[in-house]
Amino acid sequence: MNAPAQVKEHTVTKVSVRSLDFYYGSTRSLKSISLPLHANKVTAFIGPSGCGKSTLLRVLNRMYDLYPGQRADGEVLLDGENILDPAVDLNALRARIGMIFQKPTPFPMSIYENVAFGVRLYEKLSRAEMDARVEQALRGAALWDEVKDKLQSSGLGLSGGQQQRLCIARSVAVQPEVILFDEPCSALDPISTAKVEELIEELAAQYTIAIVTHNMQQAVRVSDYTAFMYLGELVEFGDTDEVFNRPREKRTQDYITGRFG
Ligand SMILES: Nc1ncnc2c1ncn2[C@@H]1O[C@H](COP(=O)(O)OP(=O)(O)OP(=O)(O)O)[C@@H](O)[C@H]1O
Repeated sequence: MNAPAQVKEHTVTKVSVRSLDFYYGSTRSLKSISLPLHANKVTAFIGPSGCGKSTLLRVLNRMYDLYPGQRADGEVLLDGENILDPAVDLNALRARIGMIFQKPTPFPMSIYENVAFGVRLYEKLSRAEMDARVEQALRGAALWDEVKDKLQSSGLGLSGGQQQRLCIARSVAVQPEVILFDEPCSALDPISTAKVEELIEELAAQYTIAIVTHNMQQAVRVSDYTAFMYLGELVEFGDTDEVFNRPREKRTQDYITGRFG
């Protein structure tokens, strides 16, 4: 009897990066990058300093548009639509693709307002609806129990780890489809890091997630797929387990075993 065919888990491509080049002035910092971000999965970007990880994230929500002299060529398809098209509405795009930065950056306002602020830019909700949205976002960011009795206190009064989860709540509140994390734990202590990592895994049930990290154990812990970049090129992309245990490329092997970087 034949062995049953292996059942492959069904994956849906949420974002498809195709032949992407990126230029800071005349310097080409991303070289013909092509890769998918699968829906409801976590994709980690690893590689030595300066290889282009943050640049790639900044392309994914058109952050570079704020800076003259920076330019992307190629395609980034979000549900099949090219978000590099100049006609794309950037406010609408940034509601669909949220970003969490290395350093927590709460606004100098109350915890409640930090979460409600972005929602007001996009939606007109009643007070009760907004209260519900704020609670839902804070619960989604695993922060509700710690702040529910002090929603009117300043967001800046929270610990670093709480501030980062507040930023995650702020992002989640506008109901994005994709969340980009740029080294979200590098300013956090180990306990806060563990909380944010756990949260990232939970968020993948609802969102498509990309995370840039220098911490290879973190990539192994949180991600389903890993992209290894080097000098602006994508060297290897695959299942995290494969990339770390059976890398196809020698450069990947050398990097993950600490021979350079
Ligand atoms: N604003 C900028 N102007 C010019 N060049 C830049 C700018 N930002 C980044 N670069 C260059 O682009 C390349 C990629 O940088 P990027 O920050 O994306 O790398 P990275 O992999 O995220 O590095 P790190 O891990 O240190 O954050 C580097 O050579 C860097 O010097």
